[in-house]
Amino acid sequence: MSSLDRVKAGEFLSATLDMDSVFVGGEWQLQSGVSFQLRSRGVLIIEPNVISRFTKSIIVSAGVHGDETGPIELLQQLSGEILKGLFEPAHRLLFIIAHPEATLAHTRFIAENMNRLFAHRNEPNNIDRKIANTLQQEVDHFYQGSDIADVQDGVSRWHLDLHSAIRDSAHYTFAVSPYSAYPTRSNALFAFLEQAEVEAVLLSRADSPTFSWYSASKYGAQALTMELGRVAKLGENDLERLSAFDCALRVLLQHEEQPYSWQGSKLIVYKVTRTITKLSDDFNFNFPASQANFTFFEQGCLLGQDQDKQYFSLEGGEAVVFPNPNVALGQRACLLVQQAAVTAEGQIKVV
Ligand SMILES: O=C(O)CCC(=O)N[C@@H](CCC(=O)O)C(=O)O
Ligand SMILES: [Zn+2]
Repeated sequence: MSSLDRVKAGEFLSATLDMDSVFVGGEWQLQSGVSFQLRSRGVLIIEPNVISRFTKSIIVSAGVHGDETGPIELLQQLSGEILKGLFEPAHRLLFIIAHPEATLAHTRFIAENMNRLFAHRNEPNNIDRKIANTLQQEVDHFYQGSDIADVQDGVSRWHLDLHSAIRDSAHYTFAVSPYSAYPTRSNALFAFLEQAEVEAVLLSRADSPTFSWYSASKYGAQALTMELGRVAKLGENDLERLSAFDCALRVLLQHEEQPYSWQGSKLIVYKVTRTITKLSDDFNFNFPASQANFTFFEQGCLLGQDQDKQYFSLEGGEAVVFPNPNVALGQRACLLVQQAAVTAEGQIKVV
């Protein structure tokens, strides 16, 4: 069976990972009117029968880091049901299995961290850069086709970029809301997080070179990097623990209008106080590399050093997220966060 026929039969993941088959794209439609366009390896557009002013354009991407496979499995399940006509979306969808080479190699990336390659188009001199460039073009193409719903109260474009965390975490699921000059923190987005039982959200306050930032900063998308559990091998993920997320995603995709609103209850909100960048090979932390995400440090603790620079936790204390002393020079070694309160539309409340 050709890789295109395998996608048509619902096997989006295995067809994407089959590097022995030459990629063949194509367009087709189900009897229900749901149509598909396989644009490049791992890039699938799905369009509903009817486009109305309520139609959102929603990107769901997984595998930007090749070894973060739980979300890839979720995306395979959902795309399989849509491709077989068992689940009918109400919105335009762009499903992406982002980095098949890294997934096959069971690694985060091949030459460099692809989730740091979305600040601009890259010189295409390695596989990660080539894929990042392709994904930028695919996002441009997809959102530029979303003009009908463009202006409907600013929430017509969404991008959920699904990841899983490398280390232990005080929050099993959490999300990073990238900085954008556009209003990308709608009540609808917070309601979705609540519905998905995501435990926490981090509000970034500066530009970052990530995939979700690309959609938020360039297209005003309601965009999130979502951390869904822990890294595990394909086939070994405990998807049961992600069932609330899976249900909320299905509701988001299936209903023209969100059937729930933000209650402002359980979701813990953090603001990013600082991004610590690795400046030299002498960079290190004063805690083990395996330190759990959201470990809290009281004010004045020495968190790490980089040559003659020392990093102390700020007034009110700070919690550390994604600590990684082994990143490339000039890249983020960790985020530091503090709990924050938000008003409607995700604005940080100043207290
Ligand atoms: O667990 C970790 O240390 C990394 C998990 C991960 O890949 N996180 C993303 C977050 C992106 C963002 O800040 O929006 C990343 O580091 O790329
Ligand atoms: Zn990741």
